[in-house]
Amino acid sequence: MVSRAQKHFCPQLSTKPHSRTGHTVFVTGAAGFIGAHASVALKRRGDGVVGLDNFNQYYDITLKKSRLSKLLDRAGVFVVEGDINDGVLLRKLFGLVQFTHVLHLAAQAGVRYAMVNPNSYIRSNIDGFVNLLEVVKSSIAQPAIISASSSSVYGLNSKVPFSEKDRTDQPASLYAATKKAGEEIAHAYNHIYSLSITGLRFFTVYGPWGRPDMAYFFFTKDILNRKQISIFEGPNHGTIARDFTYIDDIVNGCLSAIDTAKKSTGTGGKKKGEAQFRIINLGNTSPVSVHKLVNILEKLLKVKEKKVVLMPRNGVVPITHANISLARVELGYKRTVDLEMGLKKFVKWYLDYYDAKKNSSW
Ligand SMILES: NC(=O)c1ccc[n+]([C@@H]2O[C@H](COP(=O)([O-])OP(=O)(O)OC[C@H]3O[C@@H](n4cnc5c(N)ncnc54)[C@H](O)[C@@H]3O)[C@@H](O)[C@H]2O)c1
Ligand SMILES: O=C(O)[C@H]1O[C@H](OP(=O)(O)OP(=O)(O)OC[C@H]2O[C@@H](n3ccc(=O)[nH]c3=O)[C@H](O)[C@@H]2O)[C@H](O)[C@@H](O)[C@H]1O
Repeated sequence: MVSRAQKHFCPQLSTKPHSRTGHTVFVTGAAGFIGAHASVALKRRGDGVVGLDNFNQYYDITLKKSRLSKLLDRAGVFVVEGDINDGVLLRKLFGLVQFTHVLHLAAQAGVRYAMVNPNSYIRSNIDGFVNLLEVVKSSIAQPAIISASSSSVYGLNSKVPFSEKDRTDQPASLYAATKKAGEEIAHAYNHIYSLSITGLRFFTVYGPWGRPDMAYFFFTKDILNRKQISIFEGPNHGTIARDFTYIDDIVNGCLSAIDTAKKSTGTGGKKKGEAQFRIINLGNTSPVSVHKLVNILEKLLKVKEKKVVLMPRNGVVPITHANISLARVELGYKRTVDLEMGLKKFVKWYLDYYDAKKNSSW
């Protein structure tokens, strides 16, 4: 039963968000790049969805607000403004709605910002994650958790392609260290409390409504403004390459992970059993050098003058390359969009978005 106090809190939130599939998903980081796309895809196929985001200032907040008004509101996704560290808020939400799944995407992302503001990584990626797990553990329904990890956990491992069994104990950044810590913390909650948990290691995700702190996004801005671009060199002046993965493929992987997640076995006072724990790569299996990324963008933007400088960079992982065999078997995952096609879609969105903003038609 919903108490008067609970009704007062979040009046727009339905206690039974409409679900045609039997899934009711709590999406953290819903106003973020991946969270907005995933929430809309879940809602479109008939899942009940409630989002949460703290709308922090890590990057342009107007972009997060635009994702809210242009994607989430239009699809009918209700987003609560709040923090995963706010246990009182989370307990209220989990008391109001019986979630079947949590898609946990809220995090302090970005590899380089960890050298500027290390504590923000601890706060969101470790403290916030533990707080969320505590609430899930104590909730009646104990929803299955699908949580975002990162290709960065492979760190200094140089054996490619990266498979889930490879070593991940040599992170090259604090961001990677907190993502790896998240996987280990998830394992402990699975082991002790029989929570069902899937960790998805995403590989450099790009696409429309993307993150302005990522290279493909600010390179586009800099190329258009004829500004100089710095391409980092790897160890011994080597080339750096990334397994750039298109947003739609990542979203499909998240949805399949929800569909194949097993129930937590600690539920409802029953005897605890062995709950599911999985770690799965979601990548493109086709690494492309950063030089090639810049060349494709220049071609699409029709800007010829290249103004590139090479810059040595400590701690940069030379290459990422996903082995996606496990994702194929567990999730039926396949990558469908190559980098040229995906960047074409991104550039079209970028030009439309900033054009519309310039003309104040948004
Ligand atoms: N985009 C990529 O290339 C990539 C690659 C690997 C892993 N990941 C992971 O995927 C997830 C989503 O990444 P993204 O690219 O969409 O990033 P994003 O920054 O766009 O989205 C994260 C969202 O979480 C919110 N958030 C951050 N801390 C919060 C907190 N304490 N409480 C509530 N909300 C909070 C932010 O406001 C943001 O909207 C993250 O966990 C990230 O580490 C992303
Ligand atoms: O898969 C992940 O797990 C991660 O993906 C993403 O990290 P990265 O792969 O580092 O992406 P991104 O910053 O776009 O740099 C791309 C390339 O451009 C190079 N790079 C970058 C900046 C620059 O000025 N010059 C340059 O050469 C740089 O050396 C790199 O080779 C997410 O941000 C992160 O949240 C994380 O989850």
